[in-house]
Amino acid sequence: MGTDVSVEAEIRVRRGGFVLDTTLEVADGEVVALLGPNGAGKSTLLRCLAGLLPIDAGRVALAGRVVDAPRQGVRVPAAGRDVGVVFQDYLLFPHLSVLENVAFGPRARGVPKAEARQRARRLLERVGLAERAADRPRELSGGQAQRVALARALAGDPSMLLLDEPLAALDVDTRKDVRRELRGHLQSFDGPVVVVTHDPVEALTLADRLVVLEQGRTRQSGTPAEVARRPRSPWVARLVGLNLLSGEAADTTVAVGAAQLTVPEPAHGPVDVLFPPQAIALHRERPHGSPRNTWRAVVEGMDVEGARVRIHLDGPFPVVAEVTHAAVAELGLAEGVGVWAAVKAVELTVHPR
Ligand SMILES: Nc1ncnc2c1ncn2[C@@H]1O[C@H](COP(=O)(O)OP(=O)(O)OP(=O)(O)O)[C@@H](O)[C@H]1O
Repeated sequence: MGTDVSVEAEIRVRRGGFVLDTTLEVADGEVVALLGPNGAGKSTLLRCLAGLLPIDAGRVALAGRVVDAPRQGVRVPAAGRDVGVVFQDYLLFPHLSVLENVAFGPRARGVPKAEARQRARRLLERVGLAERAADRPRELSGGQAQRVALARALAGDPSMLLLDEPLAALDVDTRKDVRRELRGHLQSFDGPVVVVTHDPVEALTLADRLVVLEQGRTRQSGTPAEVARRPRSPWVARLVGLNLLSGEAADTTVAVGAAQLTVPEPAHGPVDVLFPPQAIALHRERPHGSPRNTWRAVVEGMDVEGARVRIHLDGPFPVVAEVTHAAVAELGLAEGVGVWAAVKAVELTVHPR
Protein backbone atom coordinates (compact mmCIF):
# COMPACT_ATOMS: atom_id res chain seq x y z
CA MET A 1 0.00 0.00 0.00
CA GLY A 2 1.18 3.59 -0.17
CA THR A 3 1.30 6.52 2.17
CA ASP A 4 -2.44 6.22 2.79
CA VAL A 5 -1.85 3.15 4.95
CA SER A 6 -3.28 4.45 8.14
CA VAL A 7 -3.00 1.39 10.33
CA GLU A 8 0.25 -0.54 10.18
CA ALA A 9 0.40 -3.15 12.87
CA GLU A 10 2.78 -5.97 13.53
CA ILE A 11 1.62 -7.57 16.72
CA ARG A 12 2.84 -10.32 18.95
CA VAL A 13 1.11 -10.75 22.26
CA ARG A 14 0.64 -13.66 24.66
CA ARG A 15 -2.51 -14.14 26.75
CA GLY A 16 -2.16 -17.21 28.96
CA GLY A 17 -1.47 -20.08 26.58
CA PHE A 18 -2.67 -18.13 23.57
CA VAL A 19 -0.37 -16.23 21.22
CA LEU A 20 -1.53 -13.64 18.69
CA ASP A 21 1.13 -13.19 16.01
CA THR A 22 -0.07 -11.24 13.03
CA THR A 23 0.14 -8.14 10.87
CA LEU A 24 -2.63 -5.84 9.75
CA GLU A 25 -2.68 -2.90 7.37
CA VAL A 26 -5.72 -0.75 6.79
CA ALA A 27 -5.95 2.21 4.43
CA ASP A 28 -7.82 5.45 5.04
CA GLY A 29 -11.47 5.03 4.18
CA GLU A 30 -11.17 1.23 4.10
CA VAL A 31 -13.52 -0.95 6.15
CA VAL A 32 -11.86 -4.21 7.23
CA ALA A 33 -13.84 -7.00 8.88
CA LEU A 34 -11.91 -9.28 11.23
CA LEU A 35 -13.49 -12.68 11.08
CA GLY A 36 -12.62 -15.97 12.70
CA PRO A 37 -13.74 -18.74 15.03
CA ASN A 38 -14.15 -18.29 18.78
CA GLY A 39 -10.86 -17.63 20.48
CA ALA A 40 -9.04 -16.80 17.22
CA GLY A 41 -7.74 -13.53 18.67
CA LYS A 42 -10.05 -10.98 17.03
CA SER A 43 -10.86 -9.05 20.20
CA THR A 44 -7.25 -9.29 21.32
CA LEU A 45 -6.10 -7.67 18.07
CA LEU A 46 -8.70 -4.92 18.41
CA ARG A 47 -7.68 -4.26 22.02
CA CYS A 48 -4.04 -3.97 20.98
CA LEU A 49 -4.97 -1.38 18.33
CA ALA A 50 -7.12 0.53 20.80
CA GLY A 51 -4.27 0.59 23.31
CA LEU A 52 -6.18 -1.44 25.90
CA LEU A 53 -3.64 -4.25 25.79
CA PRO A 54 0.13 -3.77 25.55
CA ILE A 55 1.85 -5.80 22.86
CA ASP A 56 4.86 -7.97 23.72
CA ALA A 57 6.70 -7.37 20.47
CA GLY A 58 6.19 -5.63 17.13
CA ARG A 59 5.01 -2.17 16.27
CA VAL A 60 1.70 -0.37 15.86
CA ALA A 61 1.47 2.86 13.85
CA LEU A 62 -1.78 4.78 13.50
CA ALA A 63 -2.00 7.59 10.94
CA GLY A 64 1.78 7.51 10.58
CA ARG A 65 2.41 7.85 14.31
CA VAL A 66 4.03 5.00 16.22
CA VAL A 67 1.84 4.26 19.24
CA ASP A 68 3.35 0.94 20.32
CA ALA A 69 6.92 -0.23 19.94
CA PRO A 70 8.04 -2.17 22.99
CA ARG A 71 11.63 -2.37 21.83
CA GLN A 72 11.86 1.42 21.66
CA GLY A 73 9.91 1.82 24.86
CA VAL A 74 7.03 3.56 23.03
CA ARG A 75 3.54 3.01 24.36
CA VAL A 76 0.75 5.51 23.90
CA PRO A 77 -2.22 4.64 26.17
CA ALA A 78 -5.78 4.30 24.83
CA ALA A 79 -6.77 7.88 25.70
CA GLY A 80 -3.92 9.27 23.60
CA ARG A 81 -4.65 7.27 20.44
CA ASP A 82 -7.37 9.25 18.70
CA VAL A 83 -9.44 6.11 18.21
CA GLY A 84 -13.24 5.75 18.40
CA VAL A 85 -14.41 2.40 19.80
CA VAL A 86 -17.78 0.65 19.80
CA PHE A 87 -17.77 -2.52 21.85
CA GLN A 88 -20.52 -5.12 21.84
CA ASP A 89 -22.05 -4.30 25.18
CA TYR A 90 -22.07 -0.59 24.24
CA LEU A 91 -21.09 0.47 27.77
CA LEU A 92 -23.26 3.57 27.73
CA PHE A 93 -23.25 5.30 31.12
CA PRO A 94 -26.67 4.45 32.58
CA HIS A 95 -26.93 7.55 34.77
CA LEU A 96 -26.20 10.00 31.94
CA SER A 97 -28.66 11.11 29.26
CA VAL A 98 -28.12 10.08 25.67
CA LEU A 99 -26.78 13.56 24.90
CA GLU A 100 -24.40 13.49 27.88
CA ASN A 101 -23.17 10.06 26.85
CA VAL A 102 -22.21 11.36 23.42
CA ALA A 103 -20.73 14.58 24.83
CA PHE A 104 -18.72 12.72 27.46
CA GLY A 105 -15.57 12.10 25.42
CA PRO A 106 -15.10 15.66 24.20
CA ARG A 107 -15.92 16.96 27.71
CA ALA A 108 -13.30 14.67 29.23
CA ARG A 109 -10.76 16.11 26.81
CA GLY A 110 -11.54 19.65 27.85
CA VAL A 111 -13.95 20.78 25.12
CA PRO A 112 -16.22 23.46 26.68
CA LYS A 113 -19.63 22.16 27.71
CA ALA A 114 -21.74 24.11 25.22
CA GLU A 115 -19.52 23.11 22.31
CA ALA A 116 -19.41 19.43 23.38
CA ARG A 117 -23.20 19.37 23.63
CA GLN A 118 -23.60 21.02 20.26
CA ARG A 119 -21.31 18.47 18.68
CA ALA A 120 -23.22 15.66 20.43
CA ARG A 121 -26.52 17.02 19.13
CA ARG A 122 -25.19 17.09 15.57
CA LEU A 123 -24.02 13.49 15.83
CA LEU A 124 -27.33 12.33 17.29
CA GLU A 125 -29.03 13.96 14.34
CA ARG A 126 -26.70 12.11 12.00
CA VAL A 127 -27.67 8.74 13.52
CA GLY A 128 -31.35 9.75 13.57
CA LEU A 129 -31.75 10.04 17.34
CA ALA A 130 -31.95 13.79 17.93
CA GLU A 131 -35.33 13.44 19.59
CA ARG A 132 -33.99 10.94 22.15
CA ALA A 133 -31.26 13.25 23.47
CA ALA A 134 -32.80 13.61 26.94
CA ASP A 135 -33.55 9.90 27.44
CA ARG A 136 -31.54 7.53 29.62
CA PRO A 137 -29.87 4.57 27.84
CA ARG A 138 -32.31 2.09 29.47
CA GLU A 139 -35.17 3.75 27.57
CA LEU A 140 -33.59 2.88 24.21
CA SER A 141 -33.98 -0.21 22.07
CA GLY A 142 -30.87 -2.26 21.31
CA GLY A 143 -30.61 -0.73 17.84
CA GLN A 144 -30.91 2.79 19.23
CA ALA A 145 -28.28 2.10 21.90
CA GLN A 146 -25.98 0.85 19.15
CA ARG A 147 -26.47 4.10 17.23
CA VAL A 148 -25.73 6.15 20.37
CA ALA A 149 -22.57 4.12 20.88
CA LEU A 150 -21.53 4.94 17.32
CA ALA A 151 -22.32 8.64 17.81
CA ARG A 152 -20.25 8.56 21.00
CA ALA A 153 -17.35 6.93 19.18
CA LEU A 154 -17.51 9.61 16.49
CA ALA A 155 -17.80 12.47 19.00
CA GLY A 156 -14.10 12.64 19.64
CA ASP A 157 -13.55 13.16 15.91
CA PRO A 158 -11.33 10.06 15.85
CA SER A 159 -8.94 9.29 13.03
CA MET A 160 -9.86 5.60 13.25
CA LEU A 161 -12.88 3.49 14.25
CA LEU A 162 -12.78 0.10 15.98
CA LEU A 163 -15.96 -1.90 16.42
CA ASP A 164 -16.22 -5.20 18.30
CA GLU A 165 -19.32 -7.18 17.31
CA PRO A 166 -21.36 -4.00 16.99
CA LEU A 167 -24.59 -5.79 16.09
CA ALA A 168 -24.26 -8.87 18.32
CA ALA A 169 -26.71 -7.67 20.95
CA LEU A 170 -29.51 -7.04 18.43
CA ASP A 171 -32.29 -9.39 17.43
CA VAL A 172 -32.29 -10.70 13.87
CA ASP A 173 -34.92 -8.30 12.48
CA THR A 174 -33.37 -5.16 13.95
CA ARG A 175 -29.93 -6.30 12.92
CA LYS A 176 -30.70 -6.14 9.22
CA ASP A 177 -31.84 -2.51 9.38
CA VAL A 178 -29.07 -1.38 11.71
CA ARG A 179 -26.48 -3.17 9.57
CA ARG A 180 -27.58 -1.23 6.55
CA GLU A 181 -27.41 2.08 8.42
CA LEU A 182 -24.09 1.20 9.97
CA ARG A 183 -22.72 0.39 6.55
CA GLY A 184 -23.59 3.89 5.39
CA HIS A 185 -21.89 5.47 8.41
CA LEU A 186 -18.77 3.33 8.07
CA GLN A 187 -18.48 3.92 4.34
CA SER A 188 -18.69 7.67 4.81
CA PHE A 189 -16.01 7.71 7.53
CA ASP A 190 -12.70 9.03 6.18
CA GLY A 191 -10.30 7.07 8.35
CA PRO A 192 -9.64 3.33 8.62
CA VAL A 193 -12.34 1.13 10.19
CA VAL A 194 -11.84 -2.30 11.75
CA VAL A 195 -14.94 -4.33 12.64
CA VAL A 196 -14.80 -7.62 14.53
CA THR A 197 -17.64 -9.94 13.65
CA HIS A 198 -18.74 -13.54 13.92
CA ASP A 199 -21.36 -13.10 11.30
CA PRO A 200 -20.36 -13.84 7.69
CA VAL A 201 -23.26 -11.84 6.29
CA GLU A 202 -22.19 -8.87 8.35
CA ALA A 203 -18.61 -9.27 7.17
CA LEU A 204 -19.53 -9.72 3.51
CA THR A 205 -21.93 -6.79 3.41
CA LEU A 206 -20.15 -4.27 5.69
CA ALA A 207 -16.54 -4.60 4.70
CA ASP A 208 -14.32 -3.67 1.78
CA ARG A 209 -11.89 -6.37 2.84
CA LEU A 210 -12.00 -9.42 5.09
CA VAL A 211 -9.16 -10.58 7.28
CA VAL A 212 -9.64 -14.08 8.64
CA LEU A 213 -7.84 -14.94 11.86
CA GLU A 214 -7.43 -18.50 13.01
CA GLN A 215 -5.50 -19.50 16.13
CA GLY A 216 -3.85 -16.14 16.44
CA ARG A 217 -2.65 -15.92 12.84
CA THR A 218 -3.98 -14.38 9.66
CA ARG A 219 -5.29 -17.17 7.53
CA GLN A 220 -6.64 -15.18 4.63
CA SER A 221 -7.23 -11.62 3.52
CA GLY A 222 -9.11 -10.33 0.49
CA THR A 223 -12.23 -8.65 -0.80
CA PRO A 224 -15.49 -10.29 0.29
CA ALA A 225 -15.95 -11.72 -3.21
CA GLU A 226 -12.40 -13.15 -3.27
CA VAL A 227 -12.68 -14.77 0.14
CA ALA A 228 -16.16 -16.08 -0.57
CA ARG A 229 -15.06 -17.62 -3.86
CA ARG A 230 -11.70 -18.99 -2.75
CA PRO A 231 -11.91 -19.77 0.94
CA ARG A 232 -8.52 -20.98 2.16
CA SER A 233 -9.60 -23.06 5.11
CA PRO A 234 -12.52 -25.36 5.94
CA TRP A 235 -13.74 -22.82 8.49
CA VAL A 236 -13.80 -20.04 5.94
CA ALA A 237 -15.43 -22.27 3.35
CA ARG A 238 -18.14 -23.36 5.77
CA LEU A 239 -18.90 -19.88 7.02
CA VAL A 240 -17.98 -17.43 4.32
CA GLY A 241 -17.98 -19.64 1.26
CA LEU A 242 -21.14 -17.99 -0.01
CA ASN A 243 -21.84 -16.69 -3.46
CA LEU A 244 -22.05 -12.93 -3.40
CA LEU A 245 -23.45 -11.12 -6.42
CA SER A 246 -24.00 -7.38 -6.58
CA GLY A 247 -26.86 -6.10 -8.67
CA GLU A 248 -29.78 -3.71 -9.07
CA ALA A 249 -33.11 -4.82 -7.67
CA ALA A 250 -36.49 -3.91 -9.06
CA ASP A 251 -39.15 -5.72 -7.06
CA THR A 252 -38.35 -9.46 -7.07
CA THR A 253 -35.90 -9.25 -9.99
CA VAL A 254 -32.24 -8.43 -9.56
CA ALA A 255 -30.16 -7.49 -12.59
CA VAL A 256 -26.61 -8.84 -12.23
CA GLY A 257 -24.76 -7.51 -15.25
CA ALA A 258 -26.79 -8.62 -18.24
CA ALA A 259 -28.41 -11.50 -16.34
CA GLN A 260 -31.44 -11.50 -14.08
CA LEU A 261 -32.21 -13.39 -10.91
CA THR A 262 -35.59 -13.89 -9.30
CA VAL A 263 -35.43 -13.31 -5.55
CA PRO A 264 -37.98 -14.20 -2.89
CA GLU A 265 -38.57 -10.76 -1.40
CA PRO A 266 -39.03 -7.43 -3.19
CA ALA A 267 -36.21 -4.89 -3.04
CA HIS A 268 -35.18 -1.75 -4.86
CA GLY A 269 -31.85 -0.25 -5.87
CA PRO A 270 -28.36 -1.65 -5.29
CA VAL A 271 -28.29 -4.98 -3.44
CA ASP A 272 -26.03 -7.90 -2.60
CA VAL A 273 -27.50 -11.31 -3.30
CA LEU A 274 -26.09 -14.14 -1.18
CA PHE A 275 -26.58 -17.90 -1.51
CA PRO A 276 -24.62 -20.97 -0.46
CA PRO A 277 -22.78 -23.12 -3.02
CA GLN A 278 -24.92 -26.09 -1.96
CA ALA A 279 -27.99 -24.25 -3.25
CA ILE A 280 -26.83 -24.57 -6.86
CA ALA A 281 -27.98 -27.66 -8.71
CA LEU A 282 -26.03 -28.67 -11.81
CA HIS A 283 -27.55 -30.40 -14.83
CA ARG A 284 -26.36 -31.51 -18.21
CA GLU A 285 -29.67 -30.58 -19.88
CA ARG A 286 -31.66 -27.46 -19.24
CA PRO A 287 -33.90 -28.18 -16.22
CA HIS A 288 -37.63 -27.60 -16.65
CA GLY A 289 -40.54 -27.24 -14.30
CA SER A 290 -39.95 -25.69 -10.92
CA PRO A 291 -39.56 -21.89 -10.56
CA ARG A 292 -35.79 -21.73 -10.65
CA ASN A 293 -33.15 -19.36 -11.82
CA THR A 294 -31.27 -21.22 -14.54
CA TRP A 295 -28.28 -20.27 -16.58
CA ARG A 296 -25.61 -21.79 -18.78
CA ALA A 297 -22.13 -22.05 -17.24
CA VAL A 298 -18.72 -23.53 -17.89
CA VAL A 299 -16.60 -25.32 -15.28
CA GLU A 300 -13.56 -23.18 -14.63
CA GLY A 301 -11.95 -25.22 -11.89
CA MET A 302 -12.64 -27.74 -9.12
CA ASP A 303 -11.43 -27.96 -5.48
CA VAL A 304 -11.90 -31.12 -3.45
CA GLU A 305 -13.08 -30.37 0.11
CA GLY A 306 -13.41 -33.76 1.81
CA ALA A 307 -16.63 -35.43 0.67
CA ARG A 308 -17.64 -32.40 -1.40
CA VAL A 309 -16.22 -30.76 -4.50
CA ARG A 310 -16.39 -27.02 -5.03
CA ILE A 311 -17.04 -26.27 -8.68
CA HIS A 312 -16.01 -22.81 -9.92
CA LEU A 313 -18.35 -21.78 -12.68
CA ASP A 314 -17.97 -19.09 -15.28
CA GLY A 315 -21.03 -17.69 -17.00
CA PRO A 316 -23.17 -14.57 -16.79
CA PHE A 317 -21.57 -14.11 -13.37
CA PRO A 318 -18.95 -16.17 -11.50
CA VAL A 319 -20.28 -18.54 -8.83
CA VAL A 320 -19.22 -21.60 -6.88
CA ALA A 321 -21.36 -24.72 -6.64
CA GLU A 322 -20.73 -27.58 -4.24
CA VAL A 323 -21.57 -31.16 -5.16
CA THR A 324 -20.64 -34.71 -4.18
CA HIS A 325 -17.92 -36.76 -5.87
CA ALA A 326 -20.69 -38.98 -7.25
CA ALA A 327 -22.30 -35.96 -8.94
CA VAL A 328 -18.95 -34.99 -10.47
CA ALA A 329 -18.71 -38.44 -12.01
CA GLU A 330 -22.36 -38.58 -13.11
CA LEU A 331 -22.28 -35.17 -14.77
CA GLY A 332 -18.82 -35.76 -16.22
CA LEU A 333 -17.61 -32.51 -14.69
CA ALA A 334 -14.16 -31.32 -15.68
CA GLU A 335 -12.55 -28.06 -16.57
CA GLY A 336 -14.12 -26.56 -19.69
CA VAL A 337 -17.29 -28.67 -19.54
CA GLY A 338 -20.58 -26.83 -20.09
CA VAL A 339 -23.47 -27.30 -17.62
CA TRP A 340 -26.79 -25.78 -16.66
CA ALA A 341 -26.89 -24.23 -13.21
CA ALA A 342 -30.11 -23.74 -11.28
CA VAL A 343 -30.95 -22.15 -7.96
CA LYS A 344 -34.37 -21.67 -6.40
CA ALA A 345 -35.43 -18.12 -5.62
CA VAL A 346 -36.07 -19.07 -1.97
CA GLU A 347 -32.37 -19.93 -1.52
CA LEU A 348 -31.34 -16.35 -2.27
CA THR A 349 -31.12 -13.66 0.41
CA VAL A 350 -31.10 -10.02 -0.57
CA HIS A 351 -29.22 -7.33 1.34
CA PRO A 352 -29.70 -3.72 0.32
CA ARG A 353 -26.39 -1.93 -0.06
N1 LIG B 1 -7.72 -11.84 29.97
C1 LIG B 1 -7.25 -12.94 29.39
N2 LIG B 1 -6.33 -13.71 30.00
C2 LIG B 1 -5.84 -14.81 29.43
N3 LIG B 1 -6.25 -15.25 28.22
C3 LIG B 1 -7.16 -14.55 27.57
C4 LIG B 1 -7.72 -13.36 28.12
N4 LIG B 1 -8.60 -12.89 27.25
C5 LIG B 1 -8.61 -13.73 26.19
N5 LIG B 1 -7.75 -14.72 26.39
C6 LIG B 1 -7.47 -15.84 25.47
O1 LIG B 1 -7.03 -15.29 24.25
C7 LIG B 1 -7.54 -16.04 23.16
C8 LIG B 1 -8.13 -15.12 22.13
O2 LIG B 1 -9.27 -14.48 22.65
P1 LIG B 1 -10.05 -13.36 21.87
O3 LIG B 1 -11.13 -12.87 22.78
O4 LIG B 1 -9.12 -12.39 21.29
O5 LIG B 1 -10.68 -14.19 20.69
P2 LIG B 1 -11.85 -13.82 19.71
O6 LIG B 1 -11.40 -14.24 18.38
O7 LIG B 1 -12.24 -12.40 19.90
O8 LIG B 1 -12.97 -14.78 20.23
P3 LIG B 1 -14.56 -14.61 20.32
O9 LIG B 1 -15.03 -14.73 18.93
O10 LIG B 1 -14.95 -15.78 21.15
O11 LIG B 1 -14.84 -13.30 20.95
C9 LIG B 1 -8.51 -17.04 23.74
O12 LIG B 1 -7.87 -18.30 23.73
C10 LIG B 1 -8.76 -16.58 25.12
O13 LIG B 1 -8.94 -17.67 25.99
